[in-house]
Amino acid sequence: MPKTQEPDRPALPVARGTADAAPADASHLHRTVLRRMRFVMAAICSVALCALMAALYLLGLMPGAVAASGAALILGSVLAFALVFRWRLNLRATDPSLTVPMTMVAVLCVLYVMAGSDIARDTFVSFFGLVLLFGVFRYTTRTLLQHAGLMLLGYGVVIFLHWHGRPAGDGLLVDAARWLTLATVLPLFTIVGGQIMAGRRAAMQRLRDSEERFRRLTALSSDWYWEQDSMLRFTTLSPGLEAKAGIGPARLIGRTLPQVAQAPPRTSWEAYAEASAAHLPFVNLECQSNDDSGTLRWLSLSGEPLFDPDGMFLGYYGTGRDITEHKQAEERIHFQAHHDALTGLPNRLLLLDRLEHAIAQADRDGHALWVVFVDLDRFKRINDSLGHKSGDLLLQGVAQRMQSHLRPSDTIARLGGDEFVLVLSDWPAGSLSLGLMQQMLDAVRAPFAAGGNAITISCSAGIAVYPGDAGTAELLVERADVAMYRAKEAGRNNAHFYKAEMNALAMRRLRLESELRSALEAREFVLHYQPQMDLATGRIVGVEALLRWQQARPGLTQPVDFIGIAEETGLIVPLGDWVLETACAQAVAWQRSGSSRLRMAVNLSARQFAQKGLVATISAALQRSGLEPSLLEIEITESLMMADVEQAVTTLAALKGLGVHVSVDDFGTGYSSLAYLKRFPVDVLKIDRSFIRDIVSDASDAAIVAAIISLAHSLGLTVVAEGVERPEQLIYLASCGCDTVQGYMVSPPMQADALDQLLRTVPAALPARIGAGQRRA
Ligand SMILES: Nc1nc2c(ncn2[C@@H]2O[C@H](COP(=O)(O)O[C@H]3[C@@H](O)[C@H](n4cnc5c(=O)[nH]c(N)nc54)O[C@@H]3COP(=O)(O)O)[C@@H](O)[C@H]2O)c(=O)[nH]1
Repeated sequence: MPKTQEPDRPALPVARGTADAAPADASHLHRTVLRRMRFVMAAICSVALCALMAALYLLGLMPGAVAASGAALILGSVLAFALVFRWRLNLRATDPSLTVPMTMVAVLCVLYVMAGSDIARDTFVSFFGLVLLFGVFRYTTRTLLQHAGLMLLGYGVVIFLHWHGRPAGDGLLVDAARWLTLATVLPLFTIVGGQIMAGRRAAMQRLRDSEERFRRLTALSSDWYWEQDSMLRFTTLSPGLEAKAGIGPARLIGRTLPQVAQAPPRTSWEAYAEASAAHLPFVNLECQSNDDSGTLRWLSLSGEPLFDPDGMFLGYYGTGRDITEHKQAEERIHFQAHHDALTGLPNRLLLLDRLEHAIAQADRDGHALWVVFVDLDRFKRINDSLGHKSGDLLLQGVAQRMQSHLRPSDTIARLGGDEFVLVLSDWPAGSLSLGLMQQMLDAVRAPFAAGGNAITISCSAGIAVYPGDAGTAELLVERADVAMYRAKEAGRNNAHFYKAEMNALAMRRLRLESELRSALEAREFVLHYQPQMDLATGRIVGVEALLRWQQARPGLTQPVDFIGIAEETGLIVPLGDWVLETACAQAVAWQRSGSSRLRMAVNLSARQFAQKGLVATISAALQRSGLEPSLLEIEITESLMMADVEQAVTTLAALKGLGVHVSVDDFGTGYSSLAYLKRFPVDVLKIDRSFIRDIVSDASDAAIVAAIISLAHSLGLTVVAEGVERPEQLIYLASCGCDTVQGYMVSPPMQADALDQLLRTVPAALPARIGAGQRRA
């Protein structure tokens, strides 16, 4: 592992203890260092030369004046160059290192000294060589040859001067021989030196290229480079760390990883400590560290151990990466996978996970926990009538209200649609109660402002208690769901505890649901028909089609036992279509067999009524059967119409447009407003049998029935009284002017054949039965 940088090498794109300069600054720094180095080397040579001259003078080999003036010349030129460097004048030259001028000045100085001396030429020749030698580290072959040529020329000048100063001396011949030797050797020497230089420059260039590639790669890559010493302290960090993760190297240099970062939540440094103690490589080690602005960032490091040739551990080197965004995306995905997008509440997956933890905690602490299944009452109707946006706002509001009644340790989850599950754990013993649940339900029931509407919605809740009701998370939720159904059946807007027998009921429901699905295909449904008698004439004027489920076992099932589930599961739609088709076909069949023209009343459920293609379906049934529209009567309950008045008015108007009759079923039992009644395009009011039952004994019922009949007549509607079982009821109804009656007194619902039989005998039979009844009364 490199500890220091070579002085003449371009700086690596790494920081050593301080923040790095930009790459351009690094290369500028590199050149400045080179220039200084050269100047210092030239100055050392010059000082060495002065020292040598002083020694020659002391040994008596050089005249004092020559030595002094030579030394002054050399030191003066070094000083001049120093000033040139100091004021950066060299930067204006094409060769800012000034190697060539310095060499030239050095040669001139030597020539000057030689000109004033007559001994020790070899020494001076050596100086030429020395000067050239330094040049080897800088010059090309060509420049070396030029300088060698200049030197030889200078030497030639010296010989010439000596020739004239001291002619005919032996020394001149020796000088000439030396000159010739130099003239032969120097070119060779310079060529070799130039080659060495060229090789060295090429090697340097390759190194620079490689480092430049490394620098570019690290600049492009999202990774950064790092090195650690044998004590696992950071020694080297590439600029990427600061640029990409906002962490200045000063914070890391000299420190170990655990000193500057922390292990991710719920983990430790154990694995890293083991790998680094064993000098093993590690990959994608994740940790967290604050950046310089204090923001917590995620880092991922991979490292390789570094050993010297003797196998001695030197430290680690490796790469690092800022994975904060990746981690944040991962967290977002994790959140989305575990939470409901609309409310931000935990979803089923997270609920079950939390519930399992709560169960484990309850086991440890020995306390109970509640799982509460909450379902909004009639949410679908609100969603369909006010739109999904209002429905969404409502769900968010409900979630907030429930949450405000919980403790921070509780969980509230949304399973989808209008279903929520609460996990109440860690409540003080005895503090959980049904009253508390009711308080929460009441809070939910306060009006909401959603999309400009004030909406009121209630909810039903089922409670399963751990450990009494179930031992696993799944089963607890299931049982709370069963209890919630019980709460719905018991009239909604209340909370019920799970009881073991509910499970049997729920199982029955499940079985029923799957049996219902196959019953349609197996043609197990039949229609029974109940006659409606005109009170004035005693004639059968219509029938109501009533659905029955005929199975081999248990036999005939009444609609009250399966219509609700068919409605919940949506099966009522195909089932209702079948009823419509069959009833219309039967009415036409009776007409064709010679029976009178009976009006056929068919019940519509809420789901059917909300179907977009309802009018088209009825029209198609009429066309296929050939039934006259006025002979079809659609029965819609009063509460169904009041659920969404505007929608009901539109649909009823469309039905009226077809020419069919519309009757209001169970009239008097709902929240109907008389003001609304005149807006509905209906033909018939069917008084609910709960008013008829005590009509003779209860003065209020009698008054209500009389008022309904009078009101209906004043609105131009006809009245059918349901559930007429006794003659005295019939007599009272007749006295109030009721138009039509339906009930066991006239006939119970019966199969088509039986009714056909009855119709053939009725003109005589019915008035006789009624007459007998009247007599009994
Ligand atoms: N959406 C659909 N709903 C349907 C269909 N077929 C029936 N129903 C609805 O089921 C409810 C129960 O119907 P059912 O058990 O057939 O009871 C009807 C009569 O048997 C009963 N009735 C008639 N006369 C008397 C009587 O004198 N006493 C007495 N205790 N009961 C009597 O009343 C039911 C008819 O009521 P209504 O529909 O309100 O006129 C019932 O609500 C049906 O609407 C179907 O095809 N689709």
